[in-house]
Amino acid sequence: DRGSVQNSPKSYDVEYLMPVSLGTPAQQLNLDLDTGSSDFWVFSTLLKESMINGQTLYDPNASTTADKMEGYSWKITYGDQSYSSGDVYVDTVTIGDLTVSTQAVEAAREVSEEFTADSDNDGLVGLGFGIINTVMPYKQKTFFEKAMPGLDSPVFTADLKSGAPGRYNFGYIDDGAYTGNITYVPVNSSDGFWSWVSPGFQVGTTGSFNNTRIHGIADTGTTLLLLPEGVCEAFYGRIASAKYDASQGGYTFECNDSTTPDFYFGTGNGQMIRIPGSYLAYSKIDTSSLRCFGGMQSDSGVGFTIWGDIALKAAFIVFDQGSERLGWAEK
Ligand SMILES: N[C@H]1[C@H](O)[C@@H](Sc2ccccc2)[C@@H]2OC[C@H]1O2
Repeated sequence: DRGSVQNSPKSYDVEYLMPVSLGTPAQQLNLDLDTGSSDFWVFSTLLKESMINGQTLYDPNASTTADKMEGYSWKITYGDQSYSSGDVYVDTVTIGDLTVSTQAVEAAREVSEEFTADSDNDGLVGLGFGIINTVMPYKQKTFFEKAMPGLDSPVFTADLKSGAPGRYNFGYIDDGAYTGNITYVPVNSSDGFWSWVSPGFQVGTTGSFNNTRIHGIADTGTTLLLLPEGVCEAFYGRIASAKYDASQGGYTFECNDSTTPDFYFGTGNGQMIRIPGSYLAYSKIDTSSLRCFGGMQSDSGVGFTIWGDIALKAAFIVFDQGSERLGWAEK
C-alpha cells in the first residue's frame, strides 16, 4: 500500500498543512504533520467555545466508526510551551488515499492560545516515534506506525517547498522528486525524535567546510532552523548588516543585504544540502522595516539543534522508520 498527499504552506511558510479525512462519513480537517512529536490530535466538538477560532472540528458523535477509549486521556506540551489535552477515540483515518482503520484519534477538550489563534490549523499528526506519545494509561501508535506493516516500503518522505505546495508520500520514494543521490544517516530514536548527526557545515561557496558535528532532529513542525550559537555566529558574521537584536529575540539583518551567503550542511559521504541565502531572510520584523528576522537562530534555549522547515524545504527527506535512518537529497 502507499499514499500521497499535498501539503500547503501558510504565509511565511510558518507551517505546512495537509487534508486528512476522519470517521464515517468522512470529516475533512487540515492538519500539521509534525515529525517532532507523536500525538495525533484534533480540534473537536468537546472544546469550549472560547478555545475555537474558525477551526474545523472533529465530531466523534457524527462518526459511525468512532469508538471512545473509556478511561484514556492525553496531554501534550510542545517546545514553544503551547499545549493541548483531551479524550481518545478509535476511528478510521485516511491521508492521501492511505487508510488506517483503527487510529487513536486524540480529541481536544483544551488547547492553549497559540492553537486557538492559528485558525487554519485543525490539529497535528505526530510522526515522531510512538515511545513519546502522551496517551494514558497506555501510549498509542502514530499513524505511520499503524500503516507501516501494510506499506510497500517502511518509509515516508517530505518534500516541503518555499512558498508553494509540496507533498508527503507514504510507503514509497518518488525518484522524480529529487536530484542526485539520497545520502542516508543513522537515526537515534531513543528520545522519540528523528535524531541524527550532521558532520558539519559551510558558509557560502568560498568558506571552508567546518567539521563540527551537529546533533539535532528533523522536525517538520518547527518553522525555523535552530543551530548551535557558534554556527550562527559564523553565518551572521558574513552578513554586513546582521546583528543579534535582543529586542527582537534573535538575529536580524537587512532583507536585501547582498552579502547574505548560502548555508550548506553536511549529511555524510561528503554530501551537502544548500540552503539559499534567500530562505534565511525569514520575514520582515515589521511592515515598515527593511530588516528581516533570520531563518537561522540559536538552539541555546533547546539543548539540541532543530532542522526545521527552513532547512527541510531545501531538501527531499526520507524518514525511514524500517531502518531507523534519514535520507537526504537535493532537489
Ligand atoms: N514540533 C513543533 C510543534 O509542531 C509545534 S506545536 C504548534 C504550536 C502552535 C502552532 C502550530 C504548531 C511547536 O513548535 C515547535 C515544536 O513545538
